[in-house]
Amino acid sequence: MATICSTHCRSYPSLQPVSSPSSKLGHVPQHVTLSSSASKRFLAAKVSLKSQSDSNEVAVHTHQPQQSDGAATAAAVPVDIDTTQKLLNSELLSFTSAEESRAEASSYNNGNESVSITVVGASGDLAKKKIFPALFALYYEDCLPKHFTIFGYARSKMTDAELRTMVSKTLTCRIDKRENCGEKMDEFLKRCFYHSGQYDSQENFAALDKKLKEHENGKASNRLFYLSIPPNIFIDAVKCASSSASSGNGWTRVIVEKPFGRDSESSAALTKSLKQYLREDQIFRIDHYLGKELVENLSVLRFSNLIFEPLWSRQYIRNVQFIFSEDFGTEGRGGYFDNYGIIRDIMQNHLLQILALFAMETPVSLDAEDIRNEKVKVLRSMRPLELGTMVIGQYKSHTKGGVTYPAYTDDKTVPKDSLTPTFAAAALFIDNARWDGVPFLMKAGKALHKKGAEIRVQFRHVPGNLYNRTFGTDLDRATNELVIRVQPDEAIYLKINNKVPGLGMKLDRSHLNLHYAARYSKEIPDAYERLLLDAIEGERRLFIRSDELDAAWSLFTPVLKELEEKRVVPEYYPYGSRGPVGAHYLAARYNVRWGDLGIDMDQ
Ligand SMILES: NC(=O)C1=CN([C@@H]2O[C@H](COP(=O)(O)OP(=O)(O)OC[C@H]3O[C@@H](n4cnc5c(N)ncnc54)[C@H](OP(=O)(O)O)[C@@H]3O)[C@@H](O)[C@H]2O)C=CC1
Ligand SMILES: O=C1O[C@H](COP(=O)(O)O)[C@@H](O)[C@H](O)[C@H]1O
Repeated sequence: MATICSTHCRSYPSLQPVSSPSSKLGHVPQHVTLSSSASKRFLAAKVSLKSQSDSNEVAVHTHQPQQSDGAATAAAVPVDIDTTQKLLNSELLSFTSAEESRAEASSYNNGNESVSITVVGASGDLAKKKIFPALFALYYEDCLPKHFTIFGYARSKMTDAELRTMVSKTLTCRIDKRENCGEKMDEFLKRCFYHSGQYDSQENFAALDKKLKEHENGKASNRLFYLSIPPNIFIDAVKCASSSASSGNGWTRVIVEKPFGRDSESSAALTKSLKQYLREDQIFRIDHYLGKELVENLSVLRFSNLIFEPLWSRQYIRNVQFIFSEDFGTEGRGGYFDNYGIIRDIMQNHLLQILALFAMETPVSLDAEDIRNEKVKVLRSMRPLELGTMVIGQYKSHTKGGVTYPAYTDDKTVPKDSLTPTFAAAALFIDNARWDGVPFLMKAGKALHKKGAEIRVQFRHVPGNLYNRTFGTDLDRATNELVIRVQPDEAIYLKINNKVPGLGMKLDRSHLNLHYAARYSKEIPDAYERLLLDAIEGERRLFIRSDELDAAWSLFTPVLKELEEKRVVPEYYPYGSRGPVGAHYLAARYNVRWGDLGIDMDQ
């Protein structure tokens, strides 16, 4: 039976044994403290990694709430390691931030409730490329509720069979379970339907409602609408969906795709219009970078390892870099892109969201509101960007190896005189006690030499370093650097100095390396899978709250206006290059050298 949110498809913060090829039972934590109350949020499920050599037994401590004197009572109960393995995999250790959603999720499987997912704009690029494949992956992993139906909605005329054919072309299977993929795909496609309609037609949405009801078959209905359409028709669709096709006896949620406006004013107007038809808790503003595995891991890395948090401040960190790079241009999306540009497309949302997660104070809990409260504080402590601390660029045509790559303005949907930046670099500052004076550098560009996204944390020089002479003059090369490679080939590595083995004293740069492909055999889920599952479960942690959005726009709106009003000419860089030289000068002003995507690992 399909179960939503079973531990294999969803792991909220829980200490899970690693299913890496090299992982053996004997290597799992051998001293475990379990909470006696699994129903409490983020209860102190503490797992101590104390090894008991040669023992097939672990001590499980039921951790009681603290007594008034602050002492916790703990009773050690020996259990065998198989039991512990099961416990490690069970809900007991899963101190979830989504307790209520889980209760809600389990009710989907008792047979009385249904979930209908309507992809509005089903004929479009995002739906085909990301949404349907993510839904299939969730189905494949048994993560969708028992009674679910998927509807595609768009103006294009299509039959159910045609939608299925279209969708089937984009589906892929998980690498480790290919055997029954075809079967699963057929089962999945049978649950997909299509309804053609206008985005502003109450009548067409009412007809959709009728079809949804037939599929819900008298069960309590929960409805998720994914707005995969251009922003100018968001409000029409929300209005019609909410008044003619929302659930009468369950929840109705709407996932809204970016862009959430183009500046503070248009974003506020969009929020205001959305709130005419929806409550804030029904709106799921998606930023798919928040669903990426390594972005999710950022908080785990920082808050569950003693070694990082004490270093996470201006005292030890010299600068932080957020780098996004694509090795292709705006091919096919020039029409959309020209109205937004790279600053709105990537920096104001994806990179800024990662920055806020990176820099926030420890939240009270992993609850969505607690995390979003901390993120918004970071955003509100930041200085708005200024033209003087930015560089913008646009790619130009370039011929290499007999192939001519187009300029941005060669795109037929882009005006010939467009000044829209396809590259930008900026220095940002957080004026709070933790980060005062630390440059947070962002760089984002299309049509560059490589594809990748990384966070780089460069630490300060070791004061009075005894080995300075051995490093030569370039001390920067010898400082520690933590690299979180978000994509591709996910990895987290720390650059350290060590001695080359031998009788002499020669120093070497090495990496303490968590390379995901080597460590985990399981394929990393696509960001859209995580986010769709969260929306179904009502988990809001990875979606943007309206005050976060306001704060984010306040930082970028003044400089965006200035760029447009002054018609600032971008620095042109060849397609496939490393981007404008200006970005290096900008970094140099803060004594920073940009990290080179992927290069460290190749060394
Ligand atoms: N594609 C991507 O990689 C990403 C997209 N996004 C966002 O997701 C949303 C969807 O993106 P994407 O799929 O690329 O968009 P598309 O341009 O492919 O549009 C989706 C569908 O909307 C309908 N549509 C398009 N233009 C109009 C129009 N002017 N008036 C009415 N209907 C229209 C079309 O369906 P029909 O004609 O059948 O009604 C189309 O198939 C957008 O908000 C985009 O910004 C966000 C991140 C990445
Ligand atoms: O939101 C967007 O993201 C994509 C890049 O996403 P990724 O997951 O493939 O890294 C970008 O190409 C697009 O311009 C932007 O709108």
